[in-house]
Formats: sequence, structure tokens, C-alpha cells
Amino acid sequence: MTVAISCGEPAGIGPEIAVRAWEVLREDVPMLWIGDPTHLPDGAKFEVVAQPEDAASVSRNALPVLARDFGTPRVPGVADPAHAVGVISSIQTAVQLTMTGRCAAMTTAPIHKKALADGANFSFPGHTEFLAALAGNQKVVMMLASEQLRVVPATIHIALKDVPAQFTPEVLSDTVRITARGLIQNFGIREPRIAIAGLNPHAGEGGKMGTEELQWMNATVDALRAEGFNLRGPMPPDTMFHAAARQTYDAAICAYHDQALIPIKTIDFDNGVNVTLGLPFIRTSPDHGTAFDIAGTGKANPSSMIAAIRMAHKMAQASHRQG
Ligand SMILES: NC(=O)C1=CN([C@@H]2O[C@H](COP(=O)(O)OP(=O)(O)OC[C@H]3O[C@@H](n4cnc5c(N)ncnc54)[C@H](O)[C@@H]3O)[C@@H](O)[C@H]2O)C=CC1
Ligand SMILES: NCC(=O)COP(=O)(O)O
Repeated sequence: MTVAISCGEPAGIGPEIAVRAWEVLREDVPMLWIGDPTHLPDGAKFEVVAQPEDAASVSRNALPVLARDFGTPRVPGVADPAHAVGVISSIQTAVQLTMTGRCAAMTTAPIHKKALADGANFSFPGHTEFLAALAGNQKVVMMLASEQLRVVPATIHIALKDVPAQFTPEVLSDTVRITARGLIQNFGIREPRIAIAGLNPHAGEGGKMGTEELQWMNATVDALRAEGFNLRGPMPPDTMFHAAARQTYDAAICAYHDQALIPIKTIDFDNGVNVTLGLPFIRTSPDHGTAFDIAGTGKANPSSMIAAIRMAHKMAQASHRQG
């Protein structure tokens, strides 16, 4: 049940939180870090393995590393476009190992999208879309999950001005279906309750503050209810995340990135996990980014990385039990 860990942006906090996570999880979760070992922090206890299968026996004593030579050293806080090909290849290797069953799941360390675009013409907005493509253009959704809240942005890394055109009945319907399936399969929730945020303030206030709720959202939600989904909404986005409201649903589907990610990063930045639902393999990630401002200082909190690796491992165990 080895969890493959892609290195992420070497100039960010990825290498150091991977080592810190290994120190905490070494007895419980076999892991395999894929990257350039010279990018690991000084003093890190690691061992280069020849093949992924060797990770399980090494992991208790040292962080197993599937070594790749990126050619140049890591300068914390300063992304080097020369690393872009290696960073992408680390993700591809993790996917390949997970899809072929040589690893049980994968956790990705944060990437810097612009560095990958500058260094390797990486055209994807993030891991989510890249992984969907690697898996054969699967329809996937991004969920951020913690003990206190699960959120799903129906549209992801697009400009706010583009949201109304790209948030469509089909996108909302697919998002509900994939989210419900993920809650059942990956989170063991038999009858998921899903809340849907309105696009507009006060969910449109009867058409006074926007009309998408009246034009199509209500009808789409009704049609999905008729398919058997337990849905609430469209709900006023500003009042659906307080503590009592959060008890009434298992996941909230939001119209756009910040509507979903602001509440969870405010409530539980340290323990949020990003999980891609709809892939034919398990992928999790910490909820934060590369944190260039603190990279190499020892200040990075590994909690979200630890939660992400734990969640990937737990999901792999559950999926193994389900056969
Ligand atoms: N899964 C991924 O690959 C993700 C990548 N990113 C990328 O990261 C880059 C930087 O994004 P930002 O918006 O600045 O967000 P960020 O999460 O990197 O940093 C925001 C603030 O939180 C702090 N912070 C983040 N993680 C921390 C940790 N583990 N411990 C202590 N403090 C922490 C940082 O020091 C900074 O002050 C961008 O290129 C973005 O695209 C962002 C989110 C996820
Ligand atoms: N804001 C979330 C984020 O940037 C992570 O995206 P992804 O790389 O997991 O697709």
C-alpha cells in the first residue's frame, strides 16, 4: 500500500514537507518520493531505491526515493524553469505507478503553474486537469476536504468573468454525480447530502441580484433530485458555511474556485486535503501552494501534507477491501 509522492516545485516547500510527513508517518504508511534527492533538505534521511516495490521495506528507516536528476540545485523561493520537465515527469511517473498498481495511491506536492508553463509549455491550469488528461480525459472534480467541511468548485482555475458562461447545467449535473459517487466510494457516506451554492448574492434574491438561479439552476437541481440525489439549494453562499449550516450537508458544491476554497482554507487551512474525484486512481494533495516566502526556512507546517498522505492511504485500503 505504498503512496507515491511527486516532488512538486523544488523551490517551494514540497521537499521539506515530504520529509516531515515521512518522519510522522513512517510506521504507518509506506511512501515513495519521486524527485531529485539533491533537492531534499540537508540532513534528510532518505534512501534511493531501484524500483517502487523496494519502498515498503525501506520506508520505516528512511524516505524511499525514486531518483531523478534535474540537473541543477534547488534555490528555495526561486523557481528554476529548468526543473519544469522533471517536475512534470515526477507527476507522470506517480500516475503510471498508481494506474498500474505498483503504488496504491498518489499524493502530489504543490506545483508552480507558471514555472511549468515557462519551462515546459505546460498548458494545464493545475494537476486536476493534467491528471484527467493522463487518465484518458476523464470527467473529474476537485474536492477540498477536512473534518469540518468538504467543498467542490464546479469551475476551477478560470477568471471570474468567465464563470457564468462556463458554469452550465451540464457542468453542475456532472459535478453532482461525480461528487455523490466519490462521497459513497471514497468517504463511506451511504446517502450523501449535497448543498449547492447559488451563483449570485443571496442566491439571486428572486431575480433581483442575478438570474441564473431562476433561469436554470433551480430546474437543474430539481432534475437531479428526480434522479435520486439528496440536494439542498441553490443556497445563499454567504450563509451556508457557518457551523450549524455545515451540519446539514456532507459536501458543498460551489460555482467557482474562491466560493469553495475561501471557506475551507479559512476554517481549516492546516488540515485541508485536495482530492480529485472521478479518476481511475487515488490522488490527494495538501490544500496549500508552494509557499515560496517560507521555503527553506523550516517554518512550513507539514499537517496538510500529512493529512493528504493519510487520506490517500486510507482510501487505498478501503478500495482494496471493496475489491
Ligand atoms: N496543489 C498545488 O499544486 C497548488 C499549487 N498552488 C500554487 O502555489 C503557488 C503559490 O500560491 P499562493 O496563493 O501564494 O498560496 P500558498 O498556499 O503557497 O501560500 C499562501 C500563504 O500561506 C503560507 N503557507 C502555505 N502553506 C504553508 C504551510 N504548509 N505552512 C505554513 N505556511 C504556509 C505561505 O507562506 C503564504 O504566506 C501558486 O503558483 C499556486 O498556483 C497553490 C495551491 C495548490
Ligand atoms: N487552488 C487549488 C490548486 O491550485 C490546486 O490545483 P490542482 O493542482 O490540484 O489542480
